[in-house]
Amino acid sequence: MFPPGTAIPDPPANLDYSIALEYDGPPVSYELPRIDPVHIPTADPVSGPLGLATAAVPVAPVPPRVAPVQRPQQPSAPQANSATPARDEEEEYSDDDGSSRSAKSSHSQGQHKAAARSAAPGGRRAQVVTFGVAEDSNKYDSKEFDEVSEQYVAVTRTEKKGKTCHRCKKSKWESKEACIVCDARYCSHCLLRAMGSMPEGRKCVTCIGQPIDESKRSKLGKGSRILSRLLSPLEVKQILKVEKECQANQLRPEQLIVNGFPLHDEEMEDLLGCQRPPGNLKPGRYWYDKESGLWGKEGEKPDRIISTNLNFNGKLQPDASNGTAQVFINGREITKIELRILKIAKVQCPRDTHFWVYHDGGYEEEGQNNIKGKIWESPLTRLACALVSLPVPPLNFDKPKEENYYSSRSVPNYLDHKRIQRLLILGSPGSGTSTIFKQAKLLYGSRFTPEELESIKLMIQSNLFKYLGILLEGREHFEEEALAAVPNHASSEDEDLHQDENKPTTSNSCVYSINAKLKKFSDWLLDIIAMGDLDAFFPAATREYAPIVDELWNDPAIKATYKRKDELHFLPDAAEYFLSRAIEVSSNEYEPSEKDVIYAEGVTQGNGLSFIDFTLDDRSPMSESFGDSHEAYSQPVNKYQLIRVSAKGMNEGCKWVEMFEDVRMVIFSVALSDYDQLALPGSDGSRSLLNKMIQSRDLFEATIRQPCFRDTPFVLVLNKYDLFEEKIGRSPLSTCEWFGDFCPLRTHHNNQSLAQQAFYYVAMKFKDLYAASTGRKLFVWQARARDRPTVDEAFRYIREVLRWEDERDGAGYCPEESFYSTTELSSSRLIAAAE
Ligand SMILES: Nc1nc2c(ncn2[C@@H]2O[C@H](COP(=O)(O)OP(=O)(O)OP(=O)(O)O)[C@@H](O)[C@H]2O)c(=O)[nH]1
Ligand SMILES: [Mg+2]
Repeated sequence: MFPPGTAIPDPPANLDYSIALEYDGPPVSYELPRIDPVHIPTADPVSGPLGLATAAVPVAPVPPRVAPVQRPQQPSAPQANSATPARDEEEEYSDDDGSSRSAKSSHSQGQHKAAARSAAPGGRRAQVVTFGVAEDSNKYDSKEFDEVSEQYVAVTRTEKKGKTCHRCKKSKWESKEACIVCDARYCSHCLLRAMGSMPEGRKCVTCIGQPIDESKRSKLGKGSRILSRLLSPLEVKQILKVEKECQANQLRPEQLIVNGFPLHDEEMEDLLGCQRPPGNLKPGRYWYDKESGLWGKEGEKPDRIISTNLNFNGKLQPDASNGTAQVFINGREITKIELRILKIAKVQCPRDTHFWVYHDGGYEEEGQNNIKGKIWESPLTRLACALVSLPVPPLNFDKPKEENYYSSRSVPNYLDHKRIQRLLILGSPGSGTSTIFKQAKLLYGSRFTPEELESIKLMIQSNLFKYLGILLEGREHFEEEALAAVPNHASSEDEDLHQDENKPTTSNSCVYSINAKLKKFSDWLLDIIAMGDLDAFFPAATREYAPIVDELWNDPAIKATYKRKDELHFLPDAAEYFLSRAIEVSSNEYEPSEKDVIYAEGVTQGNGLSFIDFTLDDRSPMSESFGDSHEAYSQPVNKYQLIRVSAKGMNEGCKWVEMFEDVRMVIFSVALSDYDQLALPGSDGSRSLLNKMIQSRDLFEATIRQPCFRDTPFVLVLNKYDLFEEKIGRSPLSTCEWFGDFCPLRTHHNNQSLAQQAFYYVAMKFKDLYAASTGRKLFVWQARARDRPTVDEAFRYIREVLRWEDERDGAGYCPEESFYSTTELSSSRLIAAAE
């Protein structure tokens, strides 16, 4: 690893390669030079005049797609043999005598082929060439191995991606970092060697200076777990910055064709420097309307309003967006959906009308010189645009250029790295981890900055539109499906609407029934929008919508169907919360309250990983309830870093865990109220629906068994106690098969005491499970994460547990035995007592 800015050292003398990238830009006007392809032997031995001896590059045999990692425990005859030719090659290629090299090379190719045949009779490419790879991992450190693998860097570009490190060929379940040019992936061990000082970001040393793989453009400058593990935050920041900003990684003007012409340098500069440059620009064909500032992909409806009066070479064509509405805006025939919006905006537009539309939405008929109104002025039109994904000019269009706050975010101060205790919070989807995270931020972290609030506001607003959009989209989707599946019902929507919902139905007719309602609802929604009766709309919408959502939520078949789109699982909250306030939320003056921030989905999502640093003030009443308050005053201030991995990130087969080897504690959150809920099945491929509590239990079990958490204490947060308490009376705990033997004492007949007993029982089940698997104690805390003080208490408890752990490690200290810290109490008490 070289410090940033250092010149890249010359590659080893024996490293020679060429790289071909497929060009998919616009056609070029000049003749392309042609070269006969060099034949790189894979399995067949090469001989004759075009063989290796005449090739300009010293070509190495192509290693198997996935180099086998051989473990010493499983020696077998063919493997032992195959290691020998590999050693030969290694020597051959360090040999300076070109001719003998090629001769030997062909020879060893022949050997490979023979070995391949014997090892893989079925015709699969055999694991033959091992390049001396690794009887044990120490081997990877040897210089010898480095040199060997480096030789193959140039010719193994097509190697199977993902699990295998491109350099050491080791196949490990750990995240890899990919080169943004050639997509070679490297493990943490090889990354810095393969990429050097990264003067252009994450590129192999050999790819520096090359244009990036366009499919990776959206990832430029985005955080990298593996880098953060290997380098200091400042170094990471620097690398990500150059990755995003360096010249070699920028889009080239000619990759953008606007109104039929490739851009020139200055045009590109104007575009990127304009008021609202298009986000996520990719190479391709676009259209631009200079008067209104509308911008879109060629053949598609407008995508964004960028800025007016940019001077590009090409002129906007009537068919730029493939419109068929027979109405024209600034010379472009608009699409049907735009026409619909014009109608909602009450713009009179008979066939063949030609309008001029200006950046603020002011419009006039061609040749009339009389502004008739502004298209996007009414909130109704704006809302309708949002629903059909059409752009509207931002109200602050004349304000200075937007800044992306994430990029201007400061890097936390890690100077005090040693004293920071890293806490990892995990849980299955919906267990409340992001709520707890946000509460912690509000409790102990810095407040949200105005920029953060602005971005959260946008997030909440876009959630709102997303929820409404789902209705419309879902409607079309299910309409098609349901009509196909239940033809008889196609004409009897009303009958279906009155079907008894409690009656078990087949999943299709159920889908149909809900779909019919959704369709009705969204038709009605569009009608009202078209009528402009916005005041009546939202209260009524909430009323109409809530029962539909409840139904969706309670019906496993629907849930499964929707889950496939991975969208509807948050609808109940959306309905209750967002719709009732949709008008307020969608207005530009809206400022999210703290409650909004806590309840909103997506605020902590980012790339699946978020963290905050905070300290916990010792002088709080809570700390006294856990023991020695004297000591508390003399303790140094504890710094913590809370890390949250999104449930989505975790679903990828626990790849992430190794990153967190050094965490001080794992906080595992479980939603108590999940005990009677069904969720999508896991990745095991079975189609049946799983109880969510069981799913959480399985995730918990898998997590505690991770070798890297062998010495890490766990705190279980049993969350959503409020919901649990509310429903325990009507929905028995034994609905969940894992809790089948729960028999509460029937001394009280109120929900509180029942919930309390049930909570203890659940806690015990987890404690027993934990003790059986690890032989250790599980610490349990109860929370209602929407209620901030309960989260505060949880963190103070967590801090106490950390202290107990420290002291136990040091001086055999054990905390006072209590329910929360002991495993002595067994769940059998609650079972036996009732019998
Ligand atoms: N009633 C109640 N709702 C809660 C509680 N904790 C969280 N929620 C809500 O439950 C929903 C899911 O909570 P999140 O914090 O987003 O859950 P998560 O663990 O981040 O799950 P994903 O977002 O799916 O990764 C949100 O709408 C929360 O507001 C609680 O204690 N009581
Ligand atoms: Mg969440």
